[in-house]
Amino acid sequence: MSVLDDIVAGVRLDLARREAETPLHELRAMLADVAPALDPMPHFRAAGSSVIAEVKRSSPSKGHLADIPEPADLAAAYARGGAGAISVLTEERRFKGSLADLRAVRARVDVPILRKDFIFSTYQLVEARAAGADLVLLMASVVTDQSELRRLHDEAGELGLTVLLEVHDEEEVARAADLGAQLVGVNARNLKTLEVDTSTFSRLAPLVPDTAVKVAESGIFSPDDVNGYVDEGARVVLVGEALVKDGDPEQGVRSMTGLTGRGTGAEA
Ligand SMILES: O=P(O)(O)OC[C@@H](O)[C@@H](O)c1c[nH]c2ccccc12
Repeated sequence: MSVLDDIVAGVRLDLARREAETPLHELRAMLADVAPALDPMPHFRAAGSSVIAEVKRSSPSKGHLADIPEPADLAAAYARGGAGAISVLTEERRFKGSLADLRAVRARVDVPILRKDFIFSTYQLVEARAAGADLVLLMASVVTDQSELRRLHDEAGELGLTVLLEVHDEEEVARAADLGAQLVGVNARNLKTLEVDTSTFSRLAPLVPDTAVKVAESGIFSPDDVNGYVDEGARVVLVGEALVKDGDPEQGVRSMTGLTGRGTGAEA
């Protein structure tokens, strides 16, 4: 079993417990009381790099990263630093996140929020919106059936959610293009082996249609890393570890925001 299979198996068990507690129709009824989803795309399409700053306590590759007793405090710092969106890991077993973290962040910030989880069902989408999320992650490596991926992608749209479609190889990029995904994330980390290959973005980005906003994900630590990705066509970077370990996360986000690349040829 790959790491990814193992994570998804755990997510299925936790999901079954929540589904038994709160049936889908009850969750849907809650949507009436939730403010409409925020649209992150104008910020993402504006000039200069935009940061999706992540609330992440732990990961299967690195283990414990940071305690984060108050996710809302961290998120507020990200928002002050100018984050275009805030990603909240809600997977419980390996990333030590929760929907309660997402709700706490929602109560504090008015920046778009991404539910970062291993999503494969309608229930998880409705749950995301009911908790106040504006975006959801859909991973082509988790939803391997293309018609199922299309169904979830369309359903997210009907709920007002923006989809971040995550890909890691050429075949997955083709699937994202086929769906007309507007926000495509290239994960430098292979979730089957947990290895980071920083050349993944430069290899795959040219294959992503230019109508989509391209997001570089994982292993980004410095403004210089961000500038490199901007030169390769990224408008958005998704950063977790570097920011949760930064003593000044507000400044950390600010230093990565609004960058326009290394300026190759622009010096003259
Ligand atoms: O902590 P990093 O290396 O900055 O990575 C953040 C983010 O890209 C990573 O958490 C991530 C990207 N795609 C995912 C899918 C599931 C869980 C986690 C992820």
